[in-house]
Amino acid sequence: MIRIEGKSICKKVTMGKIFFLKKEESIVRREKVENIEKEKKQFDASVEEAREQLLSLYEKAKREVGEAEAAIFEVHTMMLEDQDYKESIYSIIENQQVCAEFAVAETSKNFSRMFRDMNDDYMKERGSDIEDISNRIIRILGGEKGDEEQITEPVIIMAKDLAPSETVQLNKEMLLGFVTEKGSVNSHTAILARTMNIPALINTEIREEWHGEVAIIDGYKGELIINPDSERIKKAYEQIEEDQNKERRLKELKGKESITKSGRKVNLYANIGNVADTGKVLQNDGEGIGLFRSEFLYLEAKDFPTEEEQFTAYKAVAENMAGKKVIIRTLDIGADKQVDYFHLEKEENPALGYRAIRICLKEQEMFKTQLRAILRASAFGNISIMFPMIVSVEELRQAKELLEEAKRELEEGGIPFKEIETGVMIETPAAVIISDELGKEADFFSIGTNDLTQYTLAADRQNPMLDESMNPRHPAVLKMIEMTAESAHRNHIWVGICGELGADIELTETFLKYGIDELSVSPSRILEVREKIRSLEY
Ligand SMILES: C=C(OP(=O)(O)O)C(=O)O
Repeated sequence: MIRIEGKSICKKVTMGKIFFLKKEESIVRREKVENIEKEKKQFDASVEEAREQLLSLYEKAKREVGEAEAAIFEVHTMMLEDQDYKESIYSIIENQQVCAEFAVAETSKNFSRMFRDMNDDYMKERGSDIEDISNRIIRILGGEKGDEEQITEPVIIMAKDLAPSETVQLNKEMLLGFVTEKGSVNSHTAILARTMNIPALINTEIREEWHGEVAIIDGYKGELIINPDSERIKKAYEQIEEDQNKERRLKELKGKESITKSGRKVNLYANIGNVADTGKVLQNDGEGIGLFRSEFLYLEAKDFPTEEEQFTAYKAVAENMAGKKVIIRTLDIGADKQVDYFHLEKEENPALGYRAIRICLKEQEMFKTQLRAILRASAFGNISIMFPMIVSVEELRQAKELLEEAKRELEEGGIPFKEIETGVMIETPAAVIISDELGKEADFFSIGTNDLTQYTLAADRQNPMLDESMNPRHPAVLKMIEMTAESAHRNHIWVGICGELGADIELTETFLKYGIDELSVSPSRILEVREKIRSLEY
């Protein structure tokens, strides 16, 4: 039995086999072949198998994250059928008398270089698609399966690091938990683990030799136990049972109000990153969606999602929530949420850099595409919008002006939409200090305590060395929340918290004292927070 410490993301216990996720590319050797026809036939067969894999990936993605996000697998299928691609591979096999794997790898290199040299962002991105499909074919030819495709039972994923985009693509049904060497407790990967309600450890030693070993993640103690002895297995089962009992107890609160003993009502909403998450919100009886991190639509895609694709996603969320409030935060890309096709320059201090509303106010056509999609979806439910990373009244005015332009464009096209509430995310000290002025021009405030903590305490939320300093309970952060609530109420608008701190039940009473009207938390935390609210006299 080996015991290793890590930083826990979610207080739960799980037990299962480790699956070590390698992310290196496979090495392809240049092997001479005699039988050219056999090699070509093998290539044809691998294309067939790749087509089947892509079809099932398309179905899975459609089920889990929606049609728009699944479309990329259709694009890959079309690329597989491209005649030039096939002819290039055939010709390398014939002329150089080499194995199919090598011919595919060479063609992939040539074609992706050609795409990347093109003077068109869309075409440049096709370079990665070519590499993607070629790697799939090479794996099939070599008899290997893709890392993820090898997972046939629920496992604990072990990896050096997981980017937010990789985490969203993991098959949730096969995921018991994950362990990574890197990461910080405030990163978006950690937030995703909490949304999915799965035990996860970061900053933990990992070893490939542990692949296949049985392990326990103890999210209470922040421990990974490899090859646990019978005593630890017994304890793990007991804790898993206790966790299940707690879940059962909390389930009794479904359908009940989030109201204190003395009758103070709090709107208890949930944070989501994609359409599929609305299922978790409804399962946990969320009263609305307080934060739809719309940038995850961009993270999951291989290219800018179109207005139609975004509209489909926002409409689906609005319809699933059947008239309950859905607050969509406009694109908050940058910092740890990087997307290749944005081609953002590498920055020294990305959290203090070109991100969120700053990008949107520069890339106005891209921003208006999103605004039109949100407005169009508003006709199908109860949608509000909020802008991230606002530091001045001018920024808010510019964003609202672009929203008005988007409305005019829709009106001209005779496309219906509703008038929607427009809110500001309060996540910088600047926004707190000018919250009285912002409050005159916004319909609500939503406090993003994750960023507010990082900017107030000058502590990078991505830096694991600063996990201790990144203390959202710091008196300066609490004071910022109180100031924001006072400004909101002076301006007769409502105020909520959508950062992770909103789920800290040790602070629920304090938030009520400050006058917080809404708490938006990970779907898995809704019932726990409701239990706390209902236990308070306040
Ligand atoms: C909700 C927030 O936004 P995100 O964590 O997505 O940056 C926050 O900063 O508190």
